[in-house]
Amino acid sequence: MVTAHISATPGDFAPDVLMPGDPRRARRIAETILQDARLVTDVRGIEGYTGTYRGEPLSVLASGMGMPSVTIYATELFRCYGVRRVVRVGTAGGIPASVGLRDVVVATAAHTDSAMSSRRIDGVQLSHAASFGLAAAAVQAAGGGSGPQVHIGPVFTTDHFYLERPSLFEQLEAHGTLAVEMEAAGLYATAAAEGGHALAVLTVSDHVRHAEALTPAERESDFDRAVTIAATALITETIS
Ligand SMILES: O=P(O)(O)O[C@H]1O[C@H](CO)[C@@H](O)[C@H]1O
Ligand SMILES: O=c1cc[nH]c(=O)[nH]1
Repeated sequence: MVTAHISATPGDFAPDVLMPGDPRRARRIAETILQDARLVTDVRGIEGYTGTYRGEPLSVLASGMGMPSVTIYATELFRCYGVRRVVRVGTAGGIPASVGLRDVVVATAAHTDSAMSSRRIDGVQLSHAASFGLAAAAVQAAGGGSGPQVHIGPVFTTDHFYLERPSLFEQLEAHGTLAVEMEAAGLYATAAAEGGHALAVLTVSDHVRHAEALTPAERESDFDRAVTIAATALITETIS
């Protein structure tokens, strides 16, 4: 069986998937943390790999950018490939000054301006929340480690990467929002709709208040802490 966007067969994917936006980051994660990684799909250049991490089966699949793209891949994984848990390992823009470049954000919830969300259930504004067990396991995995600071709280998922809206970010900050990115709300909504579990662990690559930012190469490589937290959360959280 293949789906419209994934060319694997059932059993090619592990029940747990790490999901960066960038296909090159997916390959790098497979090369650096998976044992015996094999390529299981590359439709449209969206690469997926399956191997093991600390002895447990684990897959990596890129999501591409934005809510429509992550919703396609997450739906096919949960619905057709037996996947139970997806943890996004992406980049994000920091919103408050306290969230610095290279810090990590565990996204417990995701606000969104995307029409995709309002169209799921007519007349209802859904709450897009991370799976509690995964978030708790990630917070535990983050504790005590050295390296970048880890922040825990809501993020903002937007359809626009380039949009000058300083007052929007001021209001989001006033509501405790830590970072901006483009997929978490779509992933959380899809997990809820498909009976799966999801979380986003984000590396801060830009900041809405200043021009300092990671280079494209750093966006591909400087996310080891987030990947370790995400993979450890998958190993330590037990689901029935
Ligand atoms: O680095 P990734 O995981 O792609 O995430 C962020 O980077 C992209 C924008 O540059 C968007 O997909 C955004 O969510
Ligand atoms: O969506 C994103 C990702 C990284 N940085 C941003 O400012 N926005």
